[in-house]
Amino acid sequence: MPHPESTYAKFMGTTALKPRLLVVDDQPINIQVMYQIFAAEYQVFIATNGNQALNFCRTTPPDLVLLDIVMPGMDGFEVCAALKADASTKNIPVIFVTAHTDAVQETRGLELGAVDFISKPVNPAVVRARVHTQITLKFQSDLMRKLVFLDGLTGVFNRRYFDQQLAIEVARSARAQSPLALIMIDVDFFKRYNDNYGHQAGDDCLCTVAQTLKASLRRPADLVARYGGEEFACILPDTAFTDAMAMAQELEQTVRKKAIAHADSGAAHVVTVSLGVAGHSGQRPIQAATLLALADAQLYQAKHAGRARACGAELT
Ligand SMILES: Nc1nc2c(ncn2[C@@H]2O[C@H](COP(=O)(O)OP(=O)(O)OP(=O)(O)O)[C@@H](O)[C@H]2O)c(=O)[nH]1
Repeated sequence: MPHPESTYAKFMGTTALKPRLLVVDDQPINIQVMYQIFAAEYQVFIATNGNQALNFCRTTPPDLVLLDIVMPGMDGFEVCAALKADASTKNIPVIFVTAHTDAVQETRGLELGAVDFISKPVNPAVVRARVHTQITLKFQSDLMRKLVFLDGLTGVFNRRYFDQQLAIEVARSARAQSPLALIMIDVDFFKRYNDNYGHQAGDDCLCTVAQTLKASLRRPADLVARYGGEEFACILPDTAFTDAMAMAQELEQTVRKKAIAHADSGAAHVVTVSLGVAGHSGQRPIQAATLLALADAQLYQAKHAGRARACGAELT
């Protein structure tokens, strides 16, 4: 059986990070048993009640949750239902681990969206094999989802993924009262570039710009998508407006430094981008459309102020 780390690396195209497992149980002895079974191959995280588990999943989603049913306060069924009801956590597989299995409980758990049921006391080899199977399936479906959401030309996320993620991040920002920033990016005088160098060169230019933007984002939660034509968009969760402005200026410089010749550009002799930044403190709920409209308006300002620059504003 292939090692979960190599499975992860293969499916996600990343360096060999260990898959992330969340164990939710209120009994220290059970936590200890699970830790011993999985610590060598997985990053094991612990939650001792339902609320902790939900917070963990919403802020730093694991690859799989091993969930006890009987816990004080919120029980495992309620936790599973809450995970499946939230767009940001619904794809995390849940395996119930419980001492009291019967057909009624098992059916209820599976109907709530759990992928498997394991009885306590657990057999280490069985639980390891079942978790490994589910992790493999999770990575395969992550990959499928990723392919559906990639832009065919540039390889960055497409508009569909962007819209979905923006809705998720706007909701997360409202819930956590955390800042959120959006950057709209448009290649300057791109029609002239196509006219001058041809459509194929135009395509190559878009790929270079997209990959340059992608490589410049440092945090795992940041994303860049092709918004349409020669326009890109970045979502920067948990990022204050001033930091987003600094990032936009850095993106402008990084694209400029690629030094892609653009003899006919009115802004420089190389390909440049204009950027519109919209910041939100997270102190009150907003609509994704409001943030988009502000970023768009700021992009318009940047174009009219001479292009090859970033303009920004923060929602108050
Ligand atoms: N090569 C190529 N060109 C594209 C693609 N998508 C959009 N374009 C071109 O991008 C150009 C965008 O032109 P405009 O919207 O007039 O903007 P611009 O010339 O960049 O001017 P400003 O945005 O005002 O700086 C159009 O000529 C489109 O045909 C693509 O996938 N490949």
